[in-house]
Amino acid sequence: MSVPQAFYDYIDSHESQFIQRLADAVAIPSVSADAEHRKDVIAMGKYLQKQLQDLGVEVRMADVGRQVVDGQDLPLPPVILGKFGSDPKKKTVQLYAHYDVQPALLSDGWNTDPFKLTHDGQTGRLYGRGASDDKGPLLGWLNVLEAHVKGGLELPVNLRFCFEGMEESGSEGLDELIESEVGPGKFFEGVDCVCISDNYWLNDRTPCITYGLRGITYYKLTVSGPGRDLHSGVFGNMVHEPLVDLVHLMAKLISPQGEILVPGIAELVAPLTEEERKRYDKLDYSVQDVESAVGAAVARSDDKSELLMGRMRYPSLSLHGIEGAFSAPGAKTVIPACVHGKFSLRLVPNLTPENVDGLVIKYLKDEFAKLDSKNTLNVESLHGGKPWIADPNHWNYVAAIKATETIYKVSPDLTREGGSIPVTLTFAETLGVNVLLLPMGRGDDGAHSTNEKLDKSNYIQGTKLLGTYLYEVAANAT
Ligand SMILES: C[C@H](N)C(=O)N[C@@H](Cc1c[nH]cn1)C(=O)O
Ligand SMILES: [Zn+2]
Ligand SMILES: [Zn+2]
Repeated sequence: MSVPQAFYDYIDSHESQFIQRLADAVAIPSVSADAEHRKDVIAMGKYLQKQLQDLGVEVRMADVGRQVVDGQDLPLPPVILGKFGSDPKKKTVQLYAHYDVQPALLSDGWNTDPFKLTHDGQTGRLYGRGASDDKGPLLGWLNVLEAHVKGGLELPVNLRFCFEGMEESGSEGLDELIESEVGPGKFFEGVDCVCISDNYWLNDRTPCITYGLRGITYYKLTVSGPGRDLHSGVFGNMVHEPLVDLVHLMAKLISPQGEILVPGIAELVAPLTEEERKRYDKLDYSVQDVESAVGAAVARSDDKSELLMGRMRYPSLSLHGIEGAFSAPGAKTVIPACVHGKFSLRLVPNLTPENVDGLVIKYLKDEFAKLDSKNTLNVESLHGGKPWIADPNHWNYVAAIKATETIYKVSPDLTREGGSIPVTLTFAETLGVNVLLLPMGRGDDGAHSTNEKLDKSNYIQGTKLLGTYLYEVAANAT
């Protein structure tokens, strides 16, 4: 079945309604990391439930339990499981996306309200938290479905939806749900392949298809000592200061040149072959791309392949922040009594949270002992996920490559992504099918950053790409 022109015409003639759909979704501040916003994440789930039901999807809102965050007992947002079509002659495509977003405050440096979609008519950019990660791509699937249902077109495949509200905070409860729904008569029965749209092109011009992700392991270090915050003029130079200990420890994790200082990690990384290195040389990327995406000339190397390997095939360690330290404007002369340092490691084959956590925790404890401090240290691993790599020669990838060529008239780059989507490996291992990442947005979208955006053309062409991919699955699957 070839793609009907009526599908593309429907998308073009409903552009403004689709942008409004994105605006409605961005307006719900579904920040999973913030207990105060948990009700908004749940509201976002209900909004999607109604949208899907209105389009004829059989929806189940799966309860995945509760979670304790900083002493608060909170409900986890539901995982939305949806079914559309059960024709045994058609392939069944499992779609995954997430409806939660990263935190965003105007005061972080946004030029516009992060939860009000702002269309810059000159550049065609749609600014708002979640526009690219991951509300735009999620709604792309609804747009595709609407074009078929309301346009009177038959979908070439059966669809299964799995939309979660905790991806940015460790995907709590999702693995267990998936594992419990595999088998005869269960939700995932009959799935032939998985498609996830939750990543980005390498640059701002060449589409890509992604066959690998890094894993992650995220830590919280707590240093405490005094029973309360202290006056630095009264107690400075009299007591061991928790923030001094913490800053010393965090500086022991990584060098300014990016070298991970935890012993044993580098030795675990799969060795680079000459053949693999050539793959990075071929990708359409430059130092200029990284510098324009980050907004400054701060690239660590002037060799594009070194930069790409740093993101795709080597681990990285990033320091994220310190909770409990004085951070307001002004000059408060305080010695904070208890501080929490946050950092994470991105994992590549053969690193897993299981074989890395022990190395990190032992190293931090040994380094803390060397400080000879009377404060106490606690190290916690908050969440983790393994790295994932798929077979890019599978028909699922052939379908995505053909669809990209149809929409963008170029061959996509085949990439590995530096970010993490822990459920990817769970789908691959528990369903035993090929998993594909088909991005909608560009490398300069600013996911997780200030002024996140999705180009209108990527939203509209991306919606066409997702739909075209379904037709190519129907044509290429074996
Ligand atoms: C790649 C995906 N769009 C994404 O942003 N994933 C997050 C997942 C995560 C893990 N811990 C917190 N968030 C990421 O890679 O940071
Ligand atoms: Zn994200
Ligand atoms: Zn995402």
